Amino acid sequence: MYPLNINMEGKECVIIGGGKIAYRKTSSLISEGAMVTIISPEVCPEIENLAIEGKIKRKKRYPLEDDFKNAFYVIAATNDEQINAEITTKLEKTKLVLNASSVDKGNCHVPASFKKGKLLLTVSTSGASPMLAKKIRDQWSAVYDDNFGKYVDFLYEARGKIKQLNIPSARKKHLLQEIIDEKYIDSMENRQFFLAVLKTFNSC
Ligand SMILES: C[C@@]1(CC(=O)O)C2=NC(=C\c3[nH]c(c(CCC(=O)O)c3CC(=O)O)Cc3[nH]c(c(CC(=O)O)c3CCC(=O)O)/C=C3\N/C(=C\2)[C@@H](CCC(=O)O)[C@]3(C)CC(=O)O)/[C@H]1CCC(=O)O
Ligand SMILES: NC(=O)c1ccc[n+]([C@@H]2O[C@H](COP(=O)([O-])OP(=O)(O)OC[C@H]3O[C@@H](n4cnc5c(N)ncnc54)[C@H](O)[C@@H]3O)[C@@H](O)[C@H]2O)c1
Repeated sequence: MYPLNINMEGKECVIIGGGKIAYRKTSSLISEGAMVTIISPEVCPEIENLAIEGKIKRKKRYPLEDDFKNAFYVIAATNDEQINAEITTKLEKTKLVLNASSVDKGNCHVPASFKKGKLLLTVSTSGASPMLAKKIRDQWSAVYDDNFGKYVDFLYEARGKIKQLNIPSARKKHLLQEIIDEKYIDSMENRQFFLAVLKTFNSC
């Protein structure tokens, strides 16, 4: 498996099945701005609510071939393994396809993930134990706290400024190395001091 972070903003996602797994996958997709359509003769109340609120489209029927035409990403999440396998086999050469009932089918998996500002941590066990992935993610979320999120924001700001400096690239690399030193994680004063020193660079 090749790890890849994908921008889902505005992407057409089709989910077949309307149970709790379809709902979990839908929630994370809509929070990333994806356009989700759920196709299932029956859907759980949570999905029904999302449809009523206009956050997703819902087709209360079995899927038809045409439903997949414009899809960027398809999730087969019915409770019928054979149906999930049929959908997967038909589409996996042309689209991103996740088969929720079989780790060996489809062409992608969703890792457990954790976001803090620009920091995105993901962990996958390749289906060995989704629960372990979740446990590791929860352990990380205790370590990478709000302060760490702010530290990553500092790195973003500092890196942008360093890239624009009119200095040799070896010197830029040295500065990029400098800011990943522990002392910037622990102290906001050190971060501010570094940014203040950077300002003096082009004027020297
Ligand atoms: C990380 C997470 C992300 C997410 O779903 O967003 C995720 N599963 C989560 C939870 C979870 N899944 C399952 C349980 C019950 C315990 C158990 O069975 O172990 C729990 C625990 C719970 O729900 O608490 C059961 C399960 N999962 C899969 C199968 C099918 C199979 O194994 O073949 C079955 C058996 C179904 C059955 O037999 O009925 C398959 C997949 N699940 C994956 C991801 C991918 C592999 C990622 C990896 O291994 O690292 C993969 C391959 C495909 C995919 O779905 O992407 C999410 C964490 C939620 C969170 O972050 O809060
Ligand atoms: N990937 C994961 O993380 C994970 C975790 C747990 C379970 N699962 C698997 O995901 C699948 C779904 O689990 P669930 O708990 O959401 O099931 P569920 O029983 O809650 O929901 C199944 C849904 O599929 C719909 N459905 C059934 N046949 C259909 C068809 N032919 N076309 C369209 N919709 C159809 C039903 O109406 C229902 O809405 C199961 O195979 C389960 O083993 C995956």
